[in-house]
Amino acid sequence: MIEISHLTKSYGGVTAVNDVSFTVRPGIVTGFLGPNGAGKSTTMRILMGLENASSGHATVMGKPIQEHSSPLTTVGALLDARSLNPARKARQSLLALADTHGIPSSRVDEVLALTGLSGVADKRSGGFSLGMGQRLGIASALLGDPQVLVFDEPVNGLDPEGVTWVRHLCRNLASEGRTVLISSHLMSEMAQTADRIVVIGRGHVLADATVDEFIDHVGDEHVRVVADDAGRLGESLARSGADVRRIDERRLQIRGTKPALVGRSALELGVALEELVPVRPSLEEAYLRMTANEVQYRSGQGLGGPDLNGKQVGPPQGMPPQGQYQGQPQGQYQGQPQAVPSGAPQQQFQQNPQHQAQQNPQQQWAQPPAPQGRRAAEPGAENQQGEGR
Ligand SMILES: Nc1ncnc2c1ncn2[C@@H]1O[C@H](COP(=O)(O)OP(=O)(O)OP(=O)(O)O)[C@@H](O)[C@H]1O
Repeated sequence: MIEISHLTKSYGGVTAVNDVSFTVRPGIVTGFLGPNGAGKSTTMRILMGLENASSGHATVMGKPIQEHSSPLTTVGALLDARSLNPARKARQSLLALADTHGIPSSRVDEVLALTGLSGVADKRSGGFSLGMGQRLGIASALLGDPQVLVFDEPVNGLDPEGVTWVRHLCRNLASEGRTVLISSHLMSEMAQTADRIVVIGRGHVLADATVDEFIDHVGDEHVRVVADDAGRLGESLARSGADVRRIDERRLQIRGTKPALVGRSALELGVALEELVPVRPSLEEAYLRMTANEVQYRSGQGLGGPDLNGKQVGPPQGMPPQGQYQGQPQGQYQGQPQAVPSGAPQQQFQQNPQHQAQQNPQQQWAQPPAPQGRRAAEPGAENQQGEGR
């Protein structure tokens, strides 16, 4: 179990971590997500006793790491793969670590085999590729067979086979009842690896929930319809409380209702459907929606630019252009197909602050304070409308 309680860390004028609290439970994999500079590594470094907190606490199995008599057998961490002496051979580094922590040397060969490094065990780690260095860092984290694992960007530099291996490793460690905290920018990977996620932005916890809860609350789930009489269907659905946007003569986007209800309405109205598609966003899409305004380092213009993996992307789906906020009541029907500038998103979404309220003790949603110099949503403009997708 890891407990982070009201943790704050300031470096001069920079508050890297600001009153962060969350719990990482055993038996599941918890993903730690956030844009560059959000405060993930700082939190992990404080947890591992490599930095002191300005205030608050970070504990492993009930106490700070410094108070454990045998830290390496309590918690294993990969924080910086280059922290091992590059002049030493991989096996030598691990043997030295084992020796100073009272771990039998036979365990060194076990973790070398486990991480696929047996064949290069007698090579200097300074000559290792980034991926091999990551594997060696993971080997040192596993050396003490600890109950708690903390991995900061473990898949960084790994090839696809290595990424899959880390996923299986984390899932296996969790299935043995261990506590696993892992940070990554690879959202598709985190969607497959993590059971819960903690999202942090500019030092604040933005969400603490299961992956499904996160997508349900933050993602822009909707129903896409192509119908021969989209106008009549859209008006009827809006009258029953759905949020309907007419894309063109035949296409609708509908939020706030189920596909089956849309199909039933169409049947009752005698409207023929060509398409009825439930659109559920990915973890990456939901994450980009939540963190679009939390990105500290951004390339390109507006909300477009390289994503966290360096891929060129357009604006996050459903995000309005910055500074453009419009309230949008529920049950609204926008009957006229809208002229959409090319490249501009075409979508309406509602970011309901209630979604970010405490849902249950296990699930936390927070709206961080708007940073200085950035325009906050106007009072009464909580419902944001963007021309999207
Ligand atoms: N030693 C330091 N001195 C000054 N500022 C620091 C120091 N370490 C971190 N920071 C600042 O604290 C903030 C949080 O950094 P941190 O490395 O924790 O973010 P992160 O979420 O791990 O980012 P990334 O995904 O890029 O690794 C950043 O603004 C960073 O510049």
